Amino acid sequence: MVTTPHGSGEIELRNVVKRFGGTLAVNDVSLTIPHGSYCCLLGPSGCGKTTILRMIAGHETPTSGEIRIGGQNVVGLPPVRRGTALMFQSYALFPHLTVRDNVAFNLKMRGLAKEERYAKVDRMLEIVHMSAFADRVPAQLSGGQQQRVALARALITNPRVLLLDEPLSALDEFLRLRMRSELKRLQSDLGITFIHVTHTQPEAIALADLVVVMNQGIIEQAASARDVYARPRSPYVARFLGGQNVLCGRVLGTDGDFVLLEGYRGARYRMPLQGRQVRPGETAWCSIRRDQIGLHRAGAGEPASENAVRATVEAVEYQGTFVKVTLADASEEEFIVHEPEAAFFASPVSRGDHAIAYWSAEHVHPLEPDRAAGGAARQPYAEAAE
Ligand SMILES: Nc1ncnc2c1ncn2[C@@H]1O[C@H](COP(=O)(O)OP(=O)(O)OP(=O)(O)O)[C@@H](O)[C@H]1O
Repeated sequence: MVTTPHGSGEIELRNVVKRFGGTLAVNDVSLTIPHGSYCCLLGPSGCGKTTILRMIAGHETPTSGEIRIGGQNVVGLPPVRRGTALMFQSYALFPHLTVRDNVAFNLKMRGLAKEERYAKVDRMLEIVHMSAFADRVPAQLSGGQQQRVALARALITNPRVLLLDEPLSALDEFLRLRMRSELKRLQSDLGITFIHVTHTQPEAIALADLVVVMNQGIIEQAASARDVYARPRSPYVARFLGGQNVLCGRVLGTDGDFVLLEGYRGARYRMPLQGRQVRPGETAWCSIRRDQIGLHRAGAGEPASENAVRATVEAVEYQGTFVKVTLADASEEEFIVHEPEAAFFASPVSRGDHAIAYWSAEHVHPLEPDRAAGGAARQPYAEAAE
């Protein structure tokens, strides 16, 4: 660790709105990011992630709402007085300066004497494993090395919050995985708050203590990696995080702790009620993990009356430890089964084969409707519900 950062790096957004002319980029977002946590803002292009990052950094001003860092409202404060540092996607290194001078640049701007500057820079270059490259210029470095320099340059000002905009997107697959673990190591060594913008689900899952899933300027879910993956809040989150099949149906009624739904082509689904109130006729959503679905081969007879659908195999992809079987005609949307390798090869199926997909009601996860207006959750049963 170089020096102790100043103050708490807890970030709090309170009802933050950002408009660019007619575009509502951030729509009434409230969020608390605990001090010292690794937070990933995850979502597709245009959902408002970068705008949130830039507002925290002080490069954009919210149209309304408050941004607090360590309890202090920072709206109106210039970037240098916020205790944040922003690392750009492009790294933005000065091409004519050496690694050492690139990293020292901000300290020079702050008037630190040369000796003190270089002492701090050399310690920082050790932390990012770049001491051996101190006298090179950026053109003499690989993409991963340039990124380490950009990181060192951001961290040298001793921020309480490091803001990273798609930091791994310019790297090839091998380097991306390596730098991913480097970022995690740095964050836990330094103990400061990292906020990392990404549109890549595995990156967010691997890194974050807090994953914030965004859609059209709104937060769909903010929770631990395990929660957003295994317990998505809405159809949008389930689809975006992947690994799930999303089903939708019309509520027929309840049966003890379960809800009965009528779905695609009259299929019956049973899902846990989990304390929620449902009304007959309304549309309800649920998800089932791809690895919690069984597959009966052709000739297996009629599907069971609930949580089983007849389908046709559309594609088979070998994935090493499991086989990904894509089914057609199982539901309104993509329906995928991950079958363990041994089970699949004990009785393989191929494209065009008939099969029955089935699952247990205990593995059905109820979903809330999407928050974003006109979100991904279509309502095919809305008319029937009236
Ligand atoms: N300076 C600007 N002027 C006008 N519109 C803007 C400006 N910056 C962002 N927007 C708009 O605001 C919305 C959110 O943009 P933002 O860059 O925050 O999205 P993002 O989720 O970070 O996307 P990406 O992953 O592509 O960077 C988009 O519709 C974008 O076009």
